[in-house]
Amino acid sequence: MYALSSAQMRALEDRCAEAGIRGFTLMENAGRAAALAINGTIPVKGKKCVVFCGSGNNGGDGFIVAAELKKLGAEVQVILCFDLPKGRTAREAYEKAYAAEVPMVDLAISPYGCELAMSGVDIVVDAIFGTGFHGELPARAKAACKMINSAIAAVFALDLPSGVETDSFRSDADCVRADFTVVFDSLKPSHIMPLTAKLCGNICIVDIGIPSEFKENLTYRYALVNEALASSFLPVRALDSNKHDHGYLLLIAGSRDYIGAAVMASEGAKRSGVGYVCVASVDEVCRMVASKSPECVFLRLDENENGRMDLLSFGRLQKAMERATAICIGPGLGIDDDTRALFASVLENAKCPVIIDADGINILSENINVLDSVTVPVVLTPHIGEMARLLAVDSQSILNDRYELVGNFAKRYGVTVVCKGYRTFTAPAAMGAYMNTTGNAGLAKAGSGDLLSGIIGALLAQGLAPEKAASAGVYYHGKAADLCQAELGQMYMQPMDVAHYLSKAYPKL
Ligand SMILES: NC(=O)C1=CN([C@@H]2O[C@H](COP(=O)(O)OP(=O)(O)OC[C@H]3O[C@@H](n4cnc5c(N)ncnc54)[C@H](O)[C@@H]3O)[C@@H](O)[C@H]2O)[C@@H](O)CC1
Ligand SMILES: [K+]
Repeated sequence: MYALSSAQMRALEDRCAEAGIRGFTLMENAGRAAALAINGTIPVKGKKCVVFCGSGNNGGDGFIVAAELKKLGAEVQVILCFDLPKGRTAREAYEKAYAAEVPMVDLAISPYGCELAMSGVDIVVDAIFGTGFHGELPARAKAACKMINSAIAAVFALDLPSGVETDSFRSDADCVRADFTVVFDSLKPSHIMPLTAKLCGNICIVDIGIPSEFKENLTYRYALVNEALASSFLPVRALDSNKHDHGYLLLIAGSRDYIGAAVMASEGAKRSGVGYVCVASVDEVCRMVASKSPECVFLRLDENENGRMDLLSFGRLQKAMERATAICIGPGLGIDDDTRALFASVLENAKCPVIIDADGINILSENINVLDSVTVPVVLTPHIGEMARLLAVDSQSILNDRYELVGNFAKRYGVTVVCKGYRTFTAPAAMGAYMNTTGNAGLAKAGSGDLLSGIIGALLAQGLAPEKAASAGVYYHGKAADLCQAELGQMYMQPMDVAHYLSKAYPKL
């Protein structure tokens, strides 16, 4: 499922106009569909409903909703938050509500009348601002939003809660907090972005009569990754295939202090369809992985005095690198001069896609410009703290603006970035972004990231494009965690348990 930006929605409206579909027809369709959605949620007959209308087209939708709710037997009043609409389409909608004798009270002229309208209200409809909103709410809209948020009533927002921007994470502090949002035609980015998604409540998408073929050639910016999309990205396993057809993942991971990271990454990888998992690490790590995953093959590297891989043994990696169809580097690697040099050398010599995780990201953040000379596809999997280090900003800035910051970073360096956290977000090097829908707080434990990097590495090794490997990997990792949570609970579950549930998460081929 994809989300459309405000500009794309405007372009669709223009396309409809060119095809002879009037703006008012779309508005009527939107208003009617919204009234039906409201009535389907809470039967409105005999209920007291108040519709807050702005002066733009979202307000226009509100006037139609008011007239329709009245037809359905509700006791409806409109609160005019601004002047009467100036645009022709919304004006026509206002006239329709006026002709239907919906009582209207003006917030500026009669605040007391508005309070009276709100007393004992059952259903509030927010039609102050929709996709046209940006910046901060003007004072009168703030007053209206406060009335809406303090009402003991079900709040239905039309298209978006007023005060929430369409294309960014941003919202005014006094924006409407809706119980339900009736979305017109398509999700917008803010419906799926974590901070603003919370303000929308339950979402109901309604058809407003925009022909679906108008959307076929759109360059989508945001994709909501669901089962249909994620499964469409997965590799196909031919009936007559053999292990060589399913890729060779070289996993460069682990050190004396971080033995488990390689165990979890290899577990994620071997459970995700790849033909070979080759673990390159120090002896103790190889032994531990072998005891848990006898399926893996190993490349034992010398250990330096810190218990990390010794650069001198790098020559032995070269052969495995030649054979690899993807390399995963970073989990449990540790940071010292040897691992720094090893990391640089892998990036320089890789001939296949590389996924960089954990300490790999930390090493990278010491000199991010090395990415400029990398010619193979790269996937980075930072959590918020690592992303902050990569961008040299604080974590709060990432939380506030992760879509723009991460998206720009991905484009600037030509890499795919998986920014991990609630609703993990994948920004490809090219256009677009993938918002994940699975996962839960049971994943907020050491080792979950290692498991994920193994999964994504395995998918990359099977030839998936970086953004597909990343977004499908994130989706199935989260889905496995959701299935695991349902049986084991968030407190108890561990990353290795999650790996076990990949069995139920992946589609049965
Ligand atoms: N795009 C479409 O195809 C359709 C859109 N419709 C409705 O139209 C809405 C968009 O309508 P509009 O573009 O008229 O915009 P809105 O109704 O969301 O906002 C009205 C106007 O407020 C102004 N504004 C924005 N930020 C402001 C701020 N911080 N302070 C003060 N004023 C501010 C803008 O000039 C904007 O045009 C959609 O959300 C939807 O509800 C529907 O009628 C059906 C069809
Ligand atoms: K609204």
